[in-house]
This record gives sequence, C-alpha cells and structure tokens, in this order.
Amino acid sequence: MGYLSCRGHSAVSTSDSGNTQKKKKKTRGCGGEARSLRHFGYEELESATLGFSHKALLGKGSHGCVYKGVLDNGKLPVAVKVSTPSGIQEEYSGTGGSNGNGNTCSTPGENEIEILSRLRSPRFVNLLGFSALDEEKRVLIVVEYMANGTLFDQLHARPRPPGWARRIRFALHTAKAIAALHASEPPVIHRDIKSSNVLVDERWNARLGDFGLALRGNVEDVRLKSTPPAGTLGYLDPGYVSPENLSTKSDVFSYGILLLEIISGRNAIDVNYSPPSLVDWALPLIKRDEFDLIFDPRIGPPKDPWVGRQLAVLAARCVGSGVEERPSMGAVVHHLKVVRKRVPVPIWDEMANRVRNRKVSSVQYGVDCCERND
Ligand SMILES: Nc1ncnc2c1ncn2[C@@H]1O[C@H](COP(=O)(O)OP(=O)(O)OP(=O)(O)O)[C@@H](O)[C@H]1O
Repeated sequence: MGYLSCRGHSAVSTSDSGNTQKKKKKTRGCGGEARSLRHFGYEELESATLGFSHKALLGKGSHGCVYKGVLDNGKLPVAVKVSTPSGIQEEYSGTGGSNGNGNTCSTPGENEIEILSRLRSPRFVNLLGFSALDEEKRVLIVVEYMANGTLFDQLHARPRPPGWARRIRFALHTAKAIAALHASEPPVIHRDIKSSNVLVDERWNARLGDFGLALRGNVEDVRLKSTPPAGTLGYLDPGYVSPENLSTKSDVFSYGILLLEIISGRNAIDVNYSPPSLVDWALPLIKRDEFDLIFDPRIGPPKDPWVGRQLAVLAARCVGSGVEERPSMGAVVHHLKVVRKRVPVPIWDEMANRVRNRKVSSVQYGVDCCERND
C-alpha cells in the first residue's frame, strides 16, 4: 500500500561498523525506567535469517522486506525489517531530503527506531534493537516476532474468519495501543493505522506496529507543522490535507475505518463494491439504522443486537467529518470495554487465554510496560 509522502524526523545515529559485537543503548519505557536496546551486527542478523533467504521471508511492504530470524541460540524468534535502498531514495525525493525544518529527512526505518526506542508497551510490536547501516546503506530493525501475522490476514485471508469475541478483542487491543501513544508525553501520532500494521502475537493479542510514519511532539511544534501529510489511501483522514490539520483525531479517523473493516470483513477500498470506499458504503447504512447489512456475512451479526449497534455507531463517530466530535481513543477504549462484557467468549478460547496469559512473565513486561495484558 502506498504512502503519500515523506516522514520528517531526525534519526538516531546508526552509522557504525557492522561487526558482531553487541552494544547497549539506554532508552526509557512508558513507565520511565531505563531499558536496553541491542545493537546487532549485520552478520549476526544475516545468519539469524539464513542469509535473508526466501524461506525466512515473512512478507514485503512498500519499504522493504521482513524476515523471520532466530537469535540467542534458537531461543528468541524475531522479525528483521530490511529497508530497500530504492525505498529510501523514494522517501527522500518527496521533499528533496529535508523535512522543512532544516533536518535531514529520515527513512521510515530510522523514524521507527527513533519513536520505538522511547516507548514500550505489550500493545506494540516492540523494538528489540537494530544494526548498523550495511554497505547498501540499509538499516536493519529487529522487532518482536508476531506468530499470527497481521490483522489484515486474520480478517481477509483465513479460511475461518474470527468470531465476534476475537474481533472485539482485536479492536480493544488496537484502541489501547493508540490511546497509549496519544497519552504519552509528548504525544505520538501514528499516522498509518490500518489492518496490515496491526499484528497478532502467539497469545492472540493485537499489537500495533510499523511506526515509520509516526510523529512525536505537540501539534504546535514546528517539526509537526512542517511535515507533509502522509498515510494510506482508504484509511487517511480526508480533513488531513495540510500539516496544520494534523491531530490525534486523524488516528481516530483511521481507527474508525479499521473498526468498520473488523465489523464488515470488507477492505478499506474494494473496487468490487459500489462505492469502493468502505466508509462511503457503511456510513449511509449506519445512518439509516440498517446495521445488519454491514456485519461480515461470513459470521453474521452479533447475537446481542445492542453489541452490533454499539460497534457500528462507535465506528461512525470515529469517522465523523467534525474532528471535535470524534471521540478520543481513551473514550473508545472505555466504550469497547463495556461492549466486550456483553459478548460471550467461547469456552475453549477463554481457557487457552488463561493458560497463555499466566505465562506472560514479569521479566518480559514487568518493568517498562504501559499496561498489563488482559
Ligand atoms: N513483527 C512481525 N512479525 C511477523 N510478521 C511480520 C512482522 N512485521 C511484519 N511482518 C510481515 O511482513 C509483512 C510486511 O510488513 P511491512 O510492515 O513491511 O509492510 P506492510 O505494513 O504490510 O505494508 P506497507 O509497508 O506497504 O504499509 C507484513 O504484512 C507481515 O506479514
């Protein structure tokens, strides 16, 4: 999916030798405690991904390839993101190498490192470390491996689509992730909320990833005011047409599209439908109270009609044209928690979750998480 423009952050320095020596970089988690990022050598990641082989390829995005790797003597599965040099060139060409603030425009990979090295949450695909630039000037980013792929895959590419309990769980986890970003100091605006940027871990928790376009700062900051709009068509807030229009409510809009996608099982843009835009198709139906027509026909409406109505109306509020009327992500989380209580969780899911979540160790999340798993 295409990005519209360049991101504008000064990047952390990654220009270092490519040896295998591990270095530590101190960063801070949401709780303010210092933590360490690993600095990997190129060769270490090359061998962890079987030489960046096709077998290890997890997927391709507009900025490069993502490989599965195994580190620490087979104990730590990771995802290694490799930006293509051409992707870097394209990014630079948009603004002539400057973000308008006198800083050199960073690549999405460098921006992701900059943002994620300051934040950590069980709701994010967290950064584990990065490598120096290789001879092709690519930075390699190492993030947590997500065993169940993307939310896009879960919704659109699986023979058995998720049921309502799982969909609401995904919606709630994603909302919590965005709410945590918006509540951080200074706030972070993700700018690329979409189902392919939400990943699903082995415990079926949804995690927000791909912070390549994210901007950190208050909306009045010069840097934010001079960064051109960016995002993915189909999810992009139509009111975000110039840098001054950026606010956390642009993420709320994109989240509303994602929620419609979760409810309907339809892509954000699908030319097989008329109108192709999910929001143009769903909003009139919601306004006419024709809720049953928007629920994913593969699973039918939720058993409790109140639940379906709440989800549809919440999504409609998020994509409202009046920015002020859109709810905050905190309010969305609150609302979804109430809705979730009315949705029975299949007994086997419930038992499996309890067993898995008991295994979430305090070592993994104890010192620097924004919130506990649920
Ligand atoms: N942490 C991860 N764990 C497991 N698989 C991942 C992880 N990150 C990415 N992937 C896989 O790699 C694919 C490509 O990811 P990437 O973030 O580069 O692109 P995208 O978000 O799908 O598309 P675009 O960058 O064009 O928006 C994803 O669709 C997913 O299947």
